[in-house]
Amino acid sequence: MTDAAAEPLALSLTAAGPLSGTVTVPGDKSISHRALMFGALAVGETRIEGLLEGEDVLATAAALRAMGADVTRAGAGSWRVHGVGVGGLLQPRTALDMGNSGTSTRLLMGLVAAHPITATFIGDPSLSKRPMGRVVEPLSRMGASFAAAPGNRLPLTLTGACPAVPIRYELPVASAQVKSAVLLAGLNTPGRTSVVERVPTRDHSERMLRGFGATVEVEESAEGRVITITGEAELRPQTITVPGDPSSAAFPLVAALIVPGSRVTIANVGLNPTRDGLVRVLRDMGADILLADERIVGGEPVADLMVTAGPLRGIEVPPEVAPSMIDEYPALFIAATFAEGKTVMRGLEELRVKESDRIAVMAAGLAACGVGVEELPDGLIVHGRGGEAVPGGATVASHLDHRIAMSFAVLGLRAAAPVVVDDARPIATSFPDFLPLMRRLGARV
Ligand SMILES: O=C(O)C1=C[C@@H](OP(=O)(O)O)[C@@H](O)[C@H](O)C1
Ligand SMILES: C=C(OP(=O)(O)O)C(=O)O
Repeated sequence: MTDAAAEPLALSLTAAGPLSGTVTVPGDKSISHRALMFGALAVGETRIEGLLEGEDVLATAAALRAMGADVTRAGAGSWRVHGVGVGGLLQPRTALDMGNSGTSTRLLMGLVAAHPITATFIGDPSLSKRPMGRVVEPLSRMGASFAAAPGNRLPLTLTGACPAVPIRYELPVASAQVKSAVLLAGLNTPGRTSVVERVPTRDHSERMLRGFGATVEVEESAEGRVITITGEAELRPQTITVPGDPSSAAFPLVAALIVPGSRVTIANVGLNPTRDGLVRVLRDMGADILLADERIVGGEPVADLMVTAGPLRGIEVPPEVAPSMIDEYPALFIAATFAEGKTVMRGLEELRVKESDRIAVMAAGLAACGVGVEELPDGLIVHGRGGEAVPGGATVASHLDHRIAMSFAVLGLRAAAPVVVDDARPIATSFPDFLPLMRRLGARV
């Protein structure tokens, strides 16, 4: 976890020339959380290769251990989980510290909700501001009970129901975390639990639950996708290879596009169609991104991205793509800064409830660096500078948000005067090797 007592770590990146080389980004965060959780519910040994060893995923591992699973590290990215079986989670003796991680919190709440146990969830100041009502609501309908800080925030104590009651739940927000929380509760609930999503969100839970042997049906209906899990499932242990995280790849990708003369290959990037929005949008903006060696890794489409710097043009980004690149918008805002003309990005209200209010924080930081921006209730308009560097010369607050810290670090690569990120420690939540990787491409730290 980001240690509040330790000193903040200021960071500034610069580029003396083009970026070049081949790098591999760390394992996908969403898939890593799920591999640990489903392994913890299977009886027998699940083997995971390429697990993201970032603080968020380590928080999930620690919580699963506290509830009785045997979770061990066999080597770099190589983990073993001996699960307790669906229904077998034990009551944790102390509060579960979720650190900075919304995914850990909401998905584990789903698991606890259908077990006869009580667990308290705590987190850092960023996570403690984030809305949990969106999972409290459906899980209450399933029979779980809650005591939470005002506004359904952490600290939050959840007592599960056993048996829980199956529901059919229409997602009021496009959220894979809420969808997954309900499906995970449904795993140990007699009968069929359904979630209806109007807009498709990342489908890693559905794919991986099937791989573990659960019955998950997906049907398209007039209301949207209906995902149904048949409860009291038995999960079989799996061997999982985690593909590289497209949300992490976004940073070296945008860096390569905006530093003139750069040619960079980012190997092994997950391109699940519910996650590949950034690549599609950047290509619409004229970005030169080639996909090489397209293949399937661990049941997910993967490719190497070959990126060449070049001009970008501002566009209106269709709001429907938002769920397929929700965590990549801060990086897209940086790319839009160097486009010709304005880029309009809307339908992004969810960005306001991430680790920080990513619309407000990015707008303020970009303005401080001399970029023309217009903040909208649900998005941002960036007035691109064409090929021209930004003035920079500002210190930007990262607000305990890894993606804000990495976005402004990348902006510094094309700034006339340094862009300083006040505290880079949050980067360790999702991308512990960000700085060595950027150095390898030629950035100066
Ligand atoms: O399910 C997941 O693994 C995630 C879903 C998204 O959150 P929401 O479900 O809140 O949109 C995303 O922002 C988060 O980083 C990871
Ligand atoms: C929103 C994010 O993660 P989480 O919700 O798990 O904190 C993120 O990684 O950008």
